Amino acid sequence: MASSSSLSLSLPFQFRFRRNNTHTLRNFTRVTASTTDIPLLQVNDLRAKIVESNVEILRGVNLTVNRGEVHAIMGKNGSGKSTFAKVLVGHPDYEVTGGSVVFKGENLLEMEPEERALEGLFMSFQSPVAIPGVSNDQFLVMAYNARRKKLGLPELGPLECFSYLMEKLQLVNMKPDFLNRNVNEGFSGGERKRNEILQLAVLGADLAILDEIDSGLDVDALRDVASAVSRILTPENSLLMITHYRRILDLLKPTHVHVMDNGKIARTGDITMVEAIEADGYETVSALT
Ligand SMILES: Nc1ncnc2c1ncn2[C@@H]1O[C@H](COP(=O)(O)OP(=O)(O)OP(=O)(O)O)[C@@H](O)[C@H]1O
Repeated sequence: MASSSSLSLSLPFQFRFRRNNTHTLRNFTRVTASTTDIPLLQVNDLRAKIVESNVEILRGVNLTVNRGEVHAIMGKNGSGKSTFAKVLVGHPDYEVTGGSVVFKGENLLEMEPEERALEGLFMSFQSPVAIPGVSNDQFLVMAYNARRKKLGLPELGPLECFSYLMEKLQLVNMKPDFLNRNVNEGFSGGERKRNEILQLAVLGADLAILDEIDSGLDVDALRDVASAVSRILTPENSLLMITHYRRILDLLKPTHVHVMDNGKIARTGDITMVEAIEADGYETVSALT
């Protein structure tokens, strides 16, 4: 069993809850006219550098995400896509040097990483980390109940939690054994990706950021992951996915496709822009106005 301090260290980036779609978490939704009338996420001229080296990576990102939208960010290797996602969740490797990010009407940049998660920002990382000594079910139950506690709801007992987790396991087509195994320990690359979506399904999110969730997935796993994500999506939450591949876009049908280049969103279009990217490459597409 991990100590509480080692567990809490991993929590800010693992703890990403928020209300949801099909189960009790539906009660967490407090959508009002005022929250639906404003963008879910509004990023203006966001600039950020790497703390250690002072190198600026984000050079003025602008992005608006409304509830119910599915956004895809594509772009050359090293263009800043993952950095953007990590800055949004408050990763300590980066320092924001300019611009603003408003999430659900609040200044996201003033929140600690864990608060961002509690507010409903979920991120799955390209390479999800293992948490030795903590089983998947312990982790999920703790996170789920912490979320309920934050919202003033009673904790679920073991039996209720078990049936809730089983329902979510089925959604991502994972075997119950995965609940007893330590978080991501010994998981294959594809199993880690599925496990990320299991966390999303259990915890819910207003905005889910999936960084290359499709990389390393076989065709069946990709279909399972896309199917689970599409069932988690509702008109009241949103998805921001980073990908290099068209196949997940065909399954999740983004409403907006962005090309990131040199730390900025250089171009925005719809799914048809992907054909131009495949035919002409990022540089040509980024240069078009
Ligand atoms: N913590 C860090 N330390 C050093 N360099 C970093 C760090 N984070 C990002 N970078 C650098 O910033 C640039 C952007 O990286 P980032 O991971 O955001 O790119 P990306 O667009 O997601 O690329 P890919 O498509 O290859 O995943 C790269 O040159 C990368 O090496």
